[in-house]
Amino acid sequence: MVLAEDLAKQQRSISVAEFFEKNKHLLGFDSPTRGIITTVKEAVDNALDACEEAEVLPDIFVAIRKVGTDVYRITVEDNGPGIVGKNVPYVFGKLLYGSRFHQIRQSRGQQGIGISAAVLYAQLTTGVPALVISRTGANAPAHRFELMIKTETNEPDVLVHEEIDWDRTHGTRIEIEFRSTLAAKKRLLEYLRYTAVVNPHARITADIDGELTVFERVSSEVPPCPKAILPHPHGIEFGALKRIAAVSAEPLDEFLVNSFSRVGKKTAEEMIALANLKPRRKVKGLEAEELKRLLAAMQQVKVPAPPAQQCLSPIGEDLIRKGLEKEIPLDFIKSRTRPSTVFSGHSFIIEAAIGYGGKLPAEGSGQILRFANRVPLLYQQGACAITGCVSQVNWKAYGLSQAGLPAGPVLIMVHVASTNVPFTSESKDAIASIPEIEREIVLVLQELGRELKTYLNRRDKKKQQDDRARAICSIIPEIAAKVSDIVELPPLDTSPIEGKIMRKLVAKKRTSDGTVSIDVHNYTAREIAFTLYNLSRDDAADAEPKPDFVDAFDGEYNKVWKCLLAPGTVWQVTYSGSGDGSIDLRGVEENQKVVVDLDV
Ligand SMILES: Nc1ncnc2c1ncn2[C@@H]1O[C@H](COP(=O)(O)OP(=O)(O)OP(=O)(O)O)[C@@H](O)[C@H]1O
Repeated sequence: MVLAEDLAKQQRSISVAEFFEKNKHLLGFDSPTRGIITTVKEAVDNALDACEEAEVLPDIFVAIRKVGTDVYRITVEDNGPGIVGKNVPYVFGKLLYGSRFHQIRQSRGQQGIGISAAVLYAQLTTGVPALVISRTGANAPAHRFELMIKTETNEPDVLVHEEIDWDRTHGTRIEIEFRSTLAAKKRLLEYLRYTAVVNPHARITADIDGELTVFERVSSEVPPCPKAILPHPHGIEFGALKRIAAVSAEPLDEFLVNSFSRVGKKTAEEMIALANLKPRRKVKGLEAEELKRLLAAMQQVKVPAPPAQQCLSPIGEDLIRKGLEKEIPLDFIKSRTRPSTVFSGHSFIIEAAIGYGGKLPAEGSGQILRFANRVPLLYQQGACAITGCVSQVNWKAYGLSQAGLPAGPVLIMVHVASTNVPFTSESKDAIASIPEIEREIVLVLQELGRELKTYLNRRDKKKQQDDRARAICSIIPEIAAKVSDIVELPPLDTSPIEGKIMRKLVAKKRTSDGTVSIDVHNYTAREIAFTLYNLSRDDAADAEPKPDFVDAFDGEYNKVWKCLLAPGTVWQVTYSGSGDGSIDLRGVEENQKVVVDLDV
């Protein structure tokens, strides 16, 4: 039998760095492929957080370059406020060191582990130190560090520290090298694309192995940085109450008002009376039993919800729509931002969107996009409360087929914004099943489902009308020919009649700048040509003599169409099977030939 003394010889404390070196999967470094995504994610999240705090429009550069067999260098550079020189080694070289852990407000980072875990992973796989450059302003020098983490002590190991010239006045650049593959390139671009969707004010430029992709911003407004708030009396636990009480010099009534959000004098008095304590008792001297009574009273007394406007930063319905439309062509999209709610004293807001049609795949399950505090969640979809809620909704009632998840060309986006997102683990992949959050998600999805149903019904009705119109159009020329036979007159030109019917059939959008766009996927070439003809007549409403429709088709209907706008003005529309289906008719002058590519 092993003696306690023998065991004692082996017993020693474990540093947090040692722990995470062994349990890398807990932080999202389970495989080298995933390691690249997690590193980029941690660095980009930090860059966005820092820009938000400094209230600057983020301009983030991400590069991944192969620098040796299986070795990739990951670079992320931001235009944020920078990090003061003396703190750089701790930010990147010490796990559980950060600025957000103790703050109650929405932020991407929470734990102070993310970027230092990437440094740890890099030194584990290549032994190459991380390179960091940071500058805090035009009057400050740029600091350049090469550093690692002393795993046994979880302390930074600075190999090089120098002041250098850097062309940025403020910002941070990190370069990390580790052994990996670029197998996850598609997923990485997906992460950046969806990050751009939920951060519409950010510009992200990615150079992945020489291939440049720019995710341009759709908004130039910096979202206000969420402000930290005091803890809510309904969200505090015994240990935390004991800790803050132990360092307070205040009497109970003042302590409650000054240490908790939404507690005024009256509410404090009510709590103290309910706990059967004296208002002027110093909280520091309270016994454990008294603190327990106080806690129970704090949770029993009704207190308004925490001030969500201050501490949360929802994206907003308009920007969600714009962000999604920019990245994914859709026929229909609706978004909703729910009012703020609370779980265990933590504020949260659910935002969601539903998209349909466009370029979404018609077969298989719909696409689910999950986000938490403006960060896309890419892994563990099945374990996430968002997915659970999506499956829980009866999508058949809203016109979709369903096998657990809704099926068909549908996209569902859900964003959980909270002062404390309840993740299932430190790798922040999935949201835990919290009934209050799930209830809000289901409600917003049902609301959007109803909108989708209205759209689908309308679409089906229009399709019926369109089919009828098409049937009529197809027999009009025959009827005209028969009639001209009977009355022995030259054949009648039926195109204006057909044109009138098509005009209703083909849905067109015309923006204020004059761009006409027709979703050419839904119509035949003949229908599009007739519509163009009608548009040309609209545009020439004041022209005299009235425009004529000449030589509309080349006989095959899908090669060349010509529309005569006014005498001498020819618009020629050529089908070449490419382009985005937009037809720009601005600035067309007389005698000018316009050639448009239609993606049919
Ligand atoms: N690019 C940056 N610009 C300015 N400050 C930064 C930057 N990157 C990191 N920081 C600072 O370093 C701290 C630690 O970052 P780290 O990624 O380790 O943790 P975090 O983002 O706070 O939390 P999490 O572990 O949940 O990601 C941050 O809290 C922030 O104060």
